[in-house]
Amino acid sequence: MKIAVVGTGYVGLVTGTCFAETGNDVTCVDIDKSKVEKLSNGQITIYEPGLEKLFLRNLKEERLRFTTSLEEGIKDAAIIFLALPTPPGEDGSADLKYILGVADHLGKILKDYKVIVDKSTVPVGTAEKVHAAVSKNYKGEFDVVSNPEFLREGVAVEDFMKPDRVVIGASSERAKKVMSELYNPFVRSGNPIINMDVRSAELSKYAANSFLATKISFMNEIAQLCERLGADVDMVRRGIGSDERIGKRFLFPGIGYGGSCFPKDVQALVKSSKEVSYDFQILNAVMDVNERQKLHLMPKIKKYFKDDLKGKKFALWGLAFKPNTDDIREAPALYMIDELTAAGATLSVFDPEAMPNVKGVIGDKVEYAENQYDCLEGADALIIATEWNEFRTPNFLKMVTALKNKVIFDGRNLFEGSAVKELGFYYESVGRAVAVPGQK
Ligand SMILES: NC(=O)C1=CN([C@@H]2O[C@H](COP(=O)(O)OP(=O)(O)OC[C@H]3O[C@@H](n4cnc5c(N)ncnc54)[C@H](O)[C@@H]3O)[C@@H](O)[C@H]2O)C=CC1
Ligand SMILES: O=C(O)[C@H]1O[C@H](OP(=O)(O)OP(=O)(O)OC[C@H]2O[C@@H](n3ccc(=O)[nH]c3=O)[C@H](O)[C@@H]2O)[C@H](O)[C@@H](O)[C@@H]1O
Repeated sequence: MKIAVVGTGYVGLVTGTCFAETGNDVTCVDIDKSKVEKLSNGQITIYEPGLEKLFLRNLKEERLRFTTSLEEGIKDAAIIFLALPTPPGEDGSADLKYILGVADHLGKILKDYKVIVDKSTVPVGTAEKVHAAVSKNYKGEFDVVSNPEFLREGVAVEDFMKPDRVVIGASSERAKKVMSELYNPFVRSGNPIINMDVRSAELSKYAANSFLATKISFMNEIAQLCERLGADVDMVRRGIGSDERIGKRFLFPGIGYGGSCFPKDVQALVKSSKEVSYDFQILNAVMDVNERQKLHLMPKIKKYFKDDLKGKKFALWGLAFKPNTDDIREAPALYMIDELTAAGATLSVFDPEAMPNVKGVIGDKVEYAENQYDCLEGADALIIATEWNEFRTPNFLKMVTALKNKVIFDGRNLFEGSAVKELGFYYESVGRAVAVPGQK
């Protein structure tokens, strides 16, 4: 099938590559000339495990192409995916200017029937707005479908190729048939295509992200309680997660959720609710808890250093908003950097992938280390903000030699308190007892 993907960012590139991998002929369109040039020359523009191999194969076998011209991109396509940004506007609602701008342009260049698919995360009613924008100038037949994307960064290829489900909101049988044909190779493993009306499909995406964010904020509150009541959140997590109704996943407390989606999508659903005179109380609390959680380690650090952080040097492991990505959008680590530098401390930081992106945003506000051990040289304490695998089983002897003080503030609960205490570390984490060397 011939497919156009408009917007070649994270979702667009994964969508285009995976559809090419299943034998479709894909043209990706982006207004960013340098991105299109790089991609056309075989240079991948995002870090995503497993994607580059598929991308290069499909580029070489000419099932995947890139262009800046919308007209050229959609010429023979049966389906046009819109994988465009929907950033928060000033009031927190999703800004639809990219989607509606392209819809307007499509209206001027469509010549025959197409299925236009909202792949971006968009509020309920957007498909109708897209339909209206296209119809202004195009009087022929077309359909607008909602097909929200549920992939996670870091495991995006796996999520796309083997989805838990594919949600399709289509209002015509013709569009439903085209979409089912396209997605058939992905759902053979037994995971379903769930057909529904367009509005329900649009809301399913916000409901999914908001529910997951709620799970995380709930566990962060349980972690707060654990610290005050002398319980261990790891035990509580296991105690509740084995109940299938609750589930084991997404119960990990930490220093808050970040990334390009949870913060913006929870906020956008609250805003959409307000527009229909509904106060979504739980989600307001989810956002408040997350704001507080991002700085959960700060009072612990201040207390340890008796409120005097001036001139202290901190090592920071992890900058990306989560492991296996170079994405730093809404990363909790950036909030920690702001707080610590404002208090007069200096930082040496290390992240396996995200350092160039951080440097692009904050420049030389911090020192960028060559590796995780150089990062510790002469530091008064180590702070952990992202749970990269290489941080989980470090060489503790090297750490002891490099650090000035054997002190760790761990925002992702990577280590067993008792194990690091035996090595002489003072260790604070989230929702667990403080491990102090020499104390039972
Ligand atoms: N990043 C993620 O993991 C996920 C994102 N989403 C949703 O997918 C949508 C896209 O997100 P990302 O891929 O992260 O965005 P992104 O910001 O990485 O990429 C968007 C791309 O669209 C391009 N673009 C902007 N205007 C354009 C135009 N007029 N014509 C052609 N291209 C244009 C930009 O140059 C950029 O390359 C958002 O609604 C997001 O909420 C959904 C699931 C997962
Ligand atoms: O709409 C989107 O863009 C995507 O948003 C999330 O995916 P993503 O943002 O890539 O990352 P997640 O793995 O969900 O993690 C989000 C944040 O929650 C945090 N988190 C996650 C799980 C957990 O138990 N605890 C926790 O604090 C992570 O550290 C991270 O900061 C959803 O998981 C995807 O299904 C969705 O498609």
